[in-house]
Amino acid sequence: MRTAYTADQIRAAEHALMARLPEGTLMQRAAAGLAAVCATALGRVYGSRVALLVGGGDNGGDALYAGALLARRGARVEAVLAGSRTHERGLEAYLLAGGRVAGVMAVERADLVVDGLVGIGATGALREPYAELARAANAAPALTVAVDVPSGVDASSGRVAGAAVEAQITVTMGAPKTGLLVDPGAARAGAVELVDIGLGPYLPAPDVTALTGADVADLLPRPATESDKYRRGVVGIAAGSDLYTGAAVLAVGGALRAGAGMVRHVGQHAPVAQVRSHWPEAVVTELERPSIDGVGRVQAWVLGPGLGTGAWAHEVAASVLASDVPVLVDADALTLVSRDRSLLRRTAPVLVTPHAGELSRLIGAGRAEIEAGRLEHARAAAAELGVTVLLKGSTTVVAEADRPVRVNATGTSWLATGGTGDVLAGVSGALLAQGLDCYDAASCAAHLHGLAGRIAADGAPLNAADVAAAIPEAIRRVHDEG
Ligand SMILES: NC(=O)C1=CN([C@@H]2O[C@H](COP(=O)(O)OP(=O)(O)OC[C@H]3O[C@@H](n4cnc5c(N)ncnc54)[C@H](O)[C@@H]3O)[C@@H](O)[C@H]2O)[C@@H](O)CC1
Ligand SMILES: Nc1ncnc2c1ncn2[C@@H]1O[C@H](COP(=O)(O)OP(=O)(O)O)[C@@H](O)[C@H]1O
Ligand SMILES: [K+]
Repeated sequence: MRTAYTADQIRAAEHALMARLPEGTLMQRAAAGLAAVCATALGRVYGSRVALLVGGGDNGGDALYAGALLARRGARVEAVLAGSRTHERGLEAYLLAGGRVAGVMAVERADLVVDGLVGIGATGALREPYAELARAANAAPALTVAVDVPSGVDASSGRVAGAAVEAQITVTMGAPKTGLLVDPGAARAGAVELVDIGLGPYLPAPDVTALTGADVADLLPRPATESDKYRRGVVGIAAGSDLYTGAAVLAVGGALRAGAGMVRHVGQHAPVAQVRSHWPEAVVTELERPSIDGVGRVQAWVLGPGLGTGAWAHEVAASVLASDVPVLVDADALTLVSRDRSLLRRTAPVLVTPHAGELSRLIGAGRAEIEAGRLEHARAAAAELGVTVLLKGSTTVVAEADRPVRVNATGTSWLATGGTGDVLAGVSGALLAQGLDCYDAASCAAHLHGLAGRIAADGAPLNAADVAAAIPEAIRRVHDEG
């Protein structure tokens, strides 16, 4: 399990650790780790040009001490001092090692830029001249290494409020910060390298976690010798309409590939006919009236892809949500639920799987605001609606009350194409039917779906059916890791 922490959590742990160590020890450890990563990135330190962007706090101090170490190894290091003050002892050590102070031109001629403007002490958008220096670093040809977090990225949330450094590498001290795992911040961090400064024993329960392949392998059910299709779990899929048939085909495909014992599809005439011809394995029921009464027993329902949003769809949704098994609410069913919240009044679990636009309708926040603050909005929606929320997008976020948010970054932007969300709904539903709770089903499904996207894309466009077809290979890969 990967873990990450807010700035406040890190600060508290640092205070506890610092109380037991001679002053300055942690910064020395941080700077040594930072210099080592810079040296590896440079390949040859002697004769290379390094520019330090130095803010007024300890983040700047880290950069100066690391700059001193690089200068002693023969690098030509130039520091741009951005703050109204500068870390005093760091600057002394830096100048003593042969480092120089320079203007912004240093950034343009550097092989490597070290971003030590701000770290976990930052508040709000970067102010000038920090913002201008961040833009200069982004425009320069040099490799950029961020200290602790890319300046301009909020360490606790991943928010980016204005200019922000786009790093190729982020050297983070003590423990990963939440903002390095969640977009838009994660996209600015590049490869994250952790420097162990001894914080481990002082860290609290994490703010967010991310499953590794091995974690997913541990959670995934495997058929036992005595398994049969019913014991493995039957997933019901209420999807598609005479207008939209493809969504049902894709959701059923995702569910079949993710290990359901059986997939039962219910819907109108056209989607049922499509599902029947695509997937002879699925058991289909054409609904004569908008109700699932009399359709066989299932262990979980997927509700919504392509279902439509009219009166017929509303009745189907009410009927599915009146059942006593977990229900995944996706796509059109999210629209129905946002119009009529009373549909969610039930005792069995609910997993909702919106993208930012759908979440915006559900909780009444703006779409851009949700994209900017994915964590807080997913958390707020989970609390407000009393459900598990899987928020789709460039980093998928799974939130449930009283549990750390799980984030997933296995995906690829090639997944941003029509129908991949329907596949995700099918995969998640199959895992629910196999007995995983909403939180585990959603986070395992997001991991496998992202990985399947990478396998299917392999650097070129994919279509949603390819993603479903790659789910078994994704499952094999997580088992190899486990
Ligand atoms: N506390 C510790 O023991 C350790 C701290 N470390 C480093 O120290 C950093 C935290 O240092 P600080 O608490 O001094 O804080 P920072 O260095 O992150 O930021 C504080 C400074 O930035 C300015 N500032 C804040 N927001 C700004 C904005 N939006 N625009 C422009 N300027 C802004 C403040 O006025 C202040 O001068 C960590 O990120 C890490 O790099 C590491 O050396 C490890 C040990
Ligand atoms: N930029 C991106 N990077 C990674 N994954 C993405 C990105 N954009 C979308 N996705 C993923 O692609 C899928 C799209 O789902 P959705 O928006 O419901 O599309 P549709 O309704 O067409 O199926 C989700 O799993 C989402 O997380
Ligand atoms: K920084």
